[in-house]
Amino acid sequence: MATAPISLTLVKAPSAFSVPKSQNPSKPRVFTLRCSSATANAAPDLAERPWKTSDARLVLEDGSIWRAKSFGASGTQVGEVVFNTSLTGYQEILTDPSYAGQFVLMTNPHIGNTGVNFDDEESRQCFLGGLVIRSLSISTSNYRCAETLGDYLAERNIMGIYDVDTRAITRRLRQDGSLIGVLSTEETKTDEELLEMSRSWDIVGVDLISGVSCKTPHEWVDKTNSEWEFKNSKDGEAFRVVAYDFGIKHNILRRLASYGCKITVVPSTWPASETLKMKPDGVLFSNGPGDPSAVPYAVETVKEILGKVPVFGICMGHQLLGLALGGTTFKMKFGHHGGNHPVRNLRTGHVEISAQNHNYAVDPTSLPDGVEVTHVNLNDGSCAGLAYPARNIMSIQYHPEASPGPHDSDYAFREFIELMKRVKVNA
Ligand SMILES: NC(=O)CC[C@H](N)C(=O)O
Repeated sequence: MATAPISLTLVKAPSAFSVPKSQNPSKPRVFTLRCSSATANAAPDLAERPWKTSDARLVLEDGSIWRAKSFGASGTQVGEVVFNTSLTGYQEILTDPSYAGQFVLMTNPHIGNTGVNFDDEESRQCFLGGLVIRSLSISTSNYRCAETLGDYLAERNIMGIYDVDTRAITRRLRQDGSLIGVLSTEETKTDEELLEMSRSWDIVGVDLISGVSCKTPHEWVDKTNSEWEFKNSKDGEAFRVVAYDFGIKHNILRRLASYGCKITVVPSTWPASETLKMKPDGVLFSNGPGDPSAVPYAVETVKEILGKVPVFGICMGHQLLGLALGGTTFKMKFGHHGGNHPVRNLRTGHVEISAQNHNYAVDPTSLPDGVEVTHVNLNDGSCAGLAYPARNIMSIQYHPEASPGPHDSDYAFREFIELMKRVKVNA
């Protein structure tokens, strides 16, 4: 039977912006992207429709309910919803361990068109809570493609939803701040139950690092391929680096290896004394999920290492350094997630476009004298980099390894090499 042409009708979307989070309406409100028949008397029998109908809900803690279609795994999952403004690179985003406990909503509406491949994994598994997208590509085409995004998520037991108004949700997150949500494909659960679940869960103060870190130390040798050589000068000398895995992205390790480092990756709980016994030329504190103030054991480790060998902190590593130096961190309204964040390097005056993924930031006014703010995020003026030259410390709040994202900040790895070299020469 021929199917009637359809038109997309946005239902109630404008009013979606007018319910502030603070009102917490007790009565859930439903928003949906509805397919309606263009010719009133030619609506096909529901059972014969060739397209999938809504079978999932995203219930946000502010009482809004977003009807959607599911792909990947089914079930019920709670998490914090954050929006990511990268145009592509969804596989690297899905495998970035820093997204543990979060649902990633992609603002780019068209996702899945290049499938997934064997090369773009940034960690051993997907740790995020789920994926929220506007439109799931109906075809997959790329020379590296090994399988579809839907199959990939299903195999890894990760929930995804599509045909949801990602623009309306993003505007809500921008206006009201990050929101906890529950994704569910279970019809037996009522809206009220899911709302209650979202309101009784929190991500603040939770140690998410221990769930993503490796369990035993291991050597890392894999490098990035020749396309990644950006004419950054390199030494023939190999520096020994201990890399703390708070949820480390593989491309951080690949870039360090490409710069000639001999790397030992250690778990988040690896004692500082053991690290110092290994006599490294430098220590890297990696990115990682969640609230930096919820992992005091990691701050203690950082404190014990500071000043003894050169250190480089990336994202969570930068935040832990800020805390170890006596500063404080705070939760941002909706954080920075995407591959298009302008950062000014205050030492050179250059602006770099950076890849970012964080919800917390270091308060620069809380830091002791001698600590220098080296980078500033130009979107909101937040602290994006620190240095404490007297103690051979450098850190950035964003991602020099990109993956996905622009490569402007790759020079940070070279600066770490130069720092290790200076200290070694003067030892
Ligand atoms: N990418 C990261 O290391 C994230 C750091 C921290 N979990 C935050 O959200 O701010």
